[in-house]
Amino acid sequence: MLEVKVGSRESELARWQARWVIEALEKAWPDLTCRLVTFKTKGDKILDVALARIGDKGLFTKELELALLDGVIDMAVHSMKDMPTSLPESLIIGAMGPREDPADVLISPAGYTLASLPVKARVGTSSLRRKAQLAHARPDLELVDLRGNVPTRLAKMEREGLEAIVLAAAGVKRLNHGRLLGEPIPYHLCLPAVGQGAIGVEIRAGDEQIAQLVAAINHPPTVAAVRAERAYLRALEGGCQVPIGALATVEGEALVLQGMVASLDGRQVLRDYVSGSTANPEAAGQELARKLLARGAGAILQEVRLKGGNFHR
Ligand SMILES: NCc1[nH]cc(CCC(=O)O)c1CC(=O)O
Repeated sequence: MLEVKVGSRESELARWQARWVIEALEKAWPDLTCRLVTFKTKGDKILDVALARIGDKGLFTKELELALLDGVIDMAVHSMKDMPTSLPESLIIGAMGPREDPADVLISPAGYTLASLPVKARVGTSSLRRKAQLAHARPDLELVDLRGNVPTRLAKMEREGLEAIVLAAAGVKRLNHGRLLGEPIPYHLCLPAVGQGAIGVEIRAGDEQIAQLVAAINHPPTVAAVRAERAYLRALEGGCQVPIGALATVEGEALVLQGMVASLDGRQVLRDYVSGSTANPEAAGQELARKLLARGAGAILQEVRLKGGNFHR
C-alpha cells in the first residue's frame, strides 16, 4: 500500500483534472491511494483584470510548485496552458494525459456562430490571443473583458447579456457543459493557446518512484505536440502575455506545427507552419519561431510588450 499526495488548484476544472489523474493512476496501480490537496494560487485570488495585468510568471502554478518542493505534495496537476515555458530547476513535467479537444468554442445563448453574430455584438474574453483573432475575423465586434473560472464566466455572460463568450472546448467538455458547447471556432480563424487541452503532472526531478507511477498515464503524442508548442512560445519569448497561438498535430512520427502572432488590435495576424518529427519537437518550435520572426513577428511582439498585455492566454 502506497499513498501519495496530489496537488491541485481549487477551481472546479482544476479538481476535475486532478481527479482524472488520480483515477487513472489508481487504475494503473491497484495498490496506490492518492490524496487530493487543493491550493489557492495568486491567479485565483486576483480576479480583476487591471491587477492581473501585472502578469507575473507562474500565477496559477507557483503555490503548487512550492508545496511540491517542500514535500507537502508528491505531484501537481496543471493545465499545460497555464504553465510558464520554463520550470524551476528541480521540477519536471513527469507526464501528460491524452489531449482533449484543443479548440476554442464560441458559446452563445441565442445560438449565434462567429459568422452569424449581429454587427457590433458584445463578446466576452480577456485573452489577448482570442481578442486579436476575433477582431481580425470580425472587426465590428465589441470585445468585453471577462475573467474568472469557467462557471463564473458563464454566469457573467447571462448577467451582462453578452451575445457570446469564447472558452476552451476542453474546459467546457470536462465540466460537462456539453449542451452549451456552441461553435468550435475553426483553426484557420483562431489558433489555440500553447498547451490548451493538455493536462500535465509536475513532479520533483530525481523522484524515481513518482516518475515511475506517473509514466503509466503518459500520452507520448500529446507530449510531443505540447513540447513543440512550448518551444515555439519560448523562442518568441512570449510568456503568457502576448497574442500568440499554436497547434501541433502528431501522426505517427510526423509532427505539423502551426503558429500565429498577432497585434493587439488584430489588424496584423502572421501565421505559418512547419513540419517536423516527434523525435525532436523543440526543433519544430524553434524553426517556426525563426520563420515568423523573419516575417516581422519581432516588431509586433515589441509593440505588444510596450503596451502591456495581460496574463490570460
Ligand atoms: N486560462 C484558464 C484556463 N486554463 C485552462 C483552461 C481550459 C482547459 C485546458 O486548456 O486544458 C482554461 C479555461 C479557458 O481558457 O477557457
